[in-house]
Parts: sequence; C-alpha cells; structure tokens
Amino acid sequence: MQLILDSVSHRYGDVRVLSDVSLTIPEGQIVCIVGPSGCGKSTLLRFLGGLERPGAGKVLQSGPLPDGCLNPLTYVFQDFALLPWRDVTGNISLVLEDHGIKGAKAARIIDDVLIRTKLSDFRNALPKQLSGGMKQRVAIARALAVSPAVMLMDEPLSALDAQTRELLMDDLVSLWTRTPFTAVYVTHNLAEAVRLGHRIVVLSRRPGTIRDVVEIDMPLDQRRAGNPTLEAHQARLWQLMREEAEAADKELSNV
Ligand SMILES: Nc1ncnc2c1ncn2[C@@H]1O[C@H](COP(=O)(O)OP(=O)(O)OP(=O)(O)O)[C@@H](O)[C@H]1O
Repeated sequence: MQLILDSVSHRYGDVRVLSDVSLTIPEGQIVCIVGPSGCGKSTLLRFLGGLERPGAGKVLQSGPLPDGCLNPLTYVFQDFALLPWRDVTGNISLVLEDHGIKGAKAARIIDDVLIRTKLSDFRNALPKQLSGGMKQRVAIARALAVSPAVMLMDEPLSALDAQTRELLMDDLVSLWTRTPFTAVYVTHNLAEAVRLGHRIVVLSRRPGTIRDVVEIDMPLDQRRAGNPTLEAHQARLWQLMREEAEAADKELSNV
C-alpha cells in the first residue's frame, strides 16, 4: 500500500502549519521527513496516520494491504509507550488481543517479531529492566506484530544515546533488508536520515512546504559512516536546513 498526500494545508487558529504539501510514500521504502523545529513534521505524521484531518487537501491510501495485516498504519514514538506492568511478551500481545488473536496464533506472531528484533532472550523482562535501546526494540516489535502497511515513526531514536542509536540503526537496516517495510520516519538527525532514508523530504520553516526531496539510491546495507556520497547528501541537507532554521530563528526573534 502507498500513502499519498494531495495538496495538504493546515492551520491551528491563526498559525499556518502546513501549506500545499503533496507527497507519495511508495511501498517498500523509508521516507524521512526533516525540517526545522515546529515546521509541522509531527502534524504531517498525524494526518498520514488518520489521527487528525487536514484543513485542506486529501490523505489517500492506495493498493492492497500486506498479508496478515491487522493495522494498516502503526506508530513508533520517541518515548516507547510501553505498559510498565506488562513484560515484553505482554506488551506485544496487547496489540494482538485488540484483534482477538490469542493462544498459538499469537505465540507464533510474537516469536517471529522477537526473533526479528533480537529480543527472544528478553521475552519475560519488564520495561523497567530494559535499557532505552531495548525498550525501543520492543516498541518496534510491537509495531511489526500487526504487519502494518506503513510504520509511522516520530523521532524513534532521539531519546537514545549516540552509540545505542547506531546499534538501532543497524537493526532497522537489517530488518528492512530481510523484509522491506514501508515507513515514514521523522527525524532532526541528518545522519539518521541519510543512513535510513530512500527518500528524504526537506520541509521549509512553518508553514511547512516541501523545500526539496533528496533520493539516495545506495542500498541501505551498504551505507556506512564516512561514505563520501552520504556525506555529500548530508552536507546538502544541512545547507537547506540551515537556511530554513536561520530564517525561522529570525522570525521568532521579531515576534
Ligand atoms: N493540536 C495543536 N493545537 C495547536 N497548535 C498545534 C497543535 N499541534 C501542533 N501545533 C503547532 O503546530 C506547529 C507544528 O507542530 P509540529 O509538532 O507538527 O512540528 P514539528 O515539526 O514536529 O516540531 P518539532 O521538530 O519541534 O518536533 C507548532 O507551532 C505547534 O505548536
């Protein structure tokens, strides 16, 4: 399934947040969204997920859902959003219980996502016993359990330290390489965007419009820190972001 934003604009009261954003999220790709603070990235994600409707324009879904899909769209948040009183298995089974899936069928799905996220040895751990990186793996496993058509990821690694972020990026790359998934990935971190994004959408300052779309056709599993092509993309993205961030800064200081 692919997601399409068609001329989406929105305002909250007097504040124009997004202006005429048209974008396609192709099946099997990770699309990163970057842009200065407050330009409407999370708002865009909420529109894509159907949590809110834009004031103008359309959000469309096209094409068939993946086999076994329980939720077409699922979120992964920065703060993990795990239930503290449920262990790893319990946190994952929750989303299956919502669909009446229990017993052997649930166990099969849970085993599969635990293997894919390297969590099999931690199935009985409570969230408080886990590091931040492991908690985010549980949140990713829970998202995968519903076989979503599109994962909507809002700064999923930004609460983690730099080393853990690296490890999680490696995990996301190997997850995608084994079974390509579709994701919209909001981040402030340009190194993350060039590592994980097949396509990187740069939004302008508020009201967010599409400033540029950068395509990177290097396979994810060949992208290494220090690669000159990636560094060139990152420098170009920073140039665009810098202009927008500086302009946004000036606007705020004039208020
Ligand atoms: N429910 C809401 N009601 C009123 N204003 C809102 C609401 N949600 C977001 N905003 C405003 O809309 C603008 C865009 O917010 P949004 O969170 O989408 O930006 P962002 O690009 O994700 O920001 P950041 O990078 O800081 O996370 C901000 O000015 C924010 O204060």
